[in-house]
Amino acid sequence: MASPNLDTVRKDISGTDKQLLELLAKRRQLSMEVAKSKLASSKPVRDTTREQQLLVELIETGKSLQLDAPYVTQVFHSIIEDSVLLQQAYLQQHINPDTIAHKVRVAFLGQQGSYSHLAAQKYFARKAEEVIEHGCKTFKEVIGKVENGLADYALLPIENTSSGGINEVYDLLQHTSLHIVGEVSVPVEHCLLVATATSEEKIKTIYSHFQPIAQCSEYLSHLPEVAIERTDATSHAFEIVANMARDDVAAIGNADGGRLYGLTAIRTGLANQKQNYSRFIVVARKPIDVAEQIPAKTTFIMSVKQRPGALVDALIILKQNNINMCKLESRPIPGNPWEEMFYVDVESNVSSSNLITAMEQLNDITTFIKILGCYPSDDISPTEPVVD
Ligand SMILES: C=C(O[C@@H]1C=C(C(=O)O)C=C[C@H]1O)C(=O)O
Repeated sequence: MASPNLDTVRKDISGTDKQLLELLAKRRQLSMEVAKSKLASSKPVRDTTREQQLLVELIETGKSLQLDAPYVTQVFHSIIEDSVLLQQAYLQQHINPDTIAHKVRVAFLGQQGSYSHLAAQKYFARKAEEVIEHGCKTFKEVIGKVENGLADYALLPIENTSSGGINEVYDLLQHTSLHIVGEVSVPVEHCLLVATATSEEKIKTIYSHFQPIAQCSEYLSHLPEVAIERTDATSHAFEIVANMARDDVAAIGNADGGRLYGLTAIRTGLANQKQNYSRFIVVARKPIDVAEQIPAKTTFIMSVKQRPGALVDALIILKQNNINMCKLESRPIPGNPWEEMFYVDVESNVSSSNLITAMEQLNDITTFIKILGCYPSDDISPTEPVVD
């Protein structure tokens, strides 16, 4: 039997891929129609019962086409996530018409390829056609760009699953007039990146930002002879290693980011936690409204009286109003030794009646309270199909 002609088969694959893209674009259009109907009916964007039915049907159909269930599930989780995010973006633009912009100016730490840059690309993918990037050297500069009107949004990392809360950002939030308008989580896959052919044993100096160094502390503890040099951002480390072009220096950062500087990964998975994620917040000069049909989060800061049980009393108010707290951080208040500012994230919309009541009650028992923002929750956890 004659073997298939490679060029012919590749042509067929390219044609099939184009059809897949056309179908994905058509599905997006249908999803937008659903969004319009939900806007009129006020139904929630997410319908996990419908998603479950859909996945069960798709797995059945997949089987008859020799497509295995994990593959079908993985592909459709990604398609449904896109559809939900698209609908959310549509409803958000509808209730915040002044945020609709063709071009947005975004400030973040580092340059192309930094984790903040990747987070900015992910966050604005469905929200703006063009992102004008303002790479900065410090978090202070990132915030300053928006405060001074030189950028519309700033992206700031707030926590990481390996190294915890990012104190510098929490402290800056205490004093800024900006508001949190969004959040985005990105997988942070740290790699050892080099400019020339070399091996891990030859590396004498590693360049990276303070955060990846902290998140890879276990890996680095096995390399006591290697000098660690801190840089302003991972993209800065890529630049240094690319310019040196030596076989005894390496950078730690994201493989895709490093590739932009001509670097290759010689080792992957360096973070202490296998599931290494960073959550970024997006801040702007004006607060936004969050549509009722979208799961919202609200972040506020408060300080409480110095007396036994003062924090417990505050948290009980959240419980009594049936509000779920998903994060609590404390940071020192500059100038007031041993006093703490608490950062609280709740799964609730700031305009919901229970959060309005809770805020009024908290106002009476706290010494300071300020809402930093209400924004759509980034958590689109995949729906699992129920298989009998
Ligand atoms: C498209 C819809 O909205 C959301 C997205 C879905 C999808 O892309 O298939 C399914 C259910 C909803 O979570 C819908 O409600 O039908």
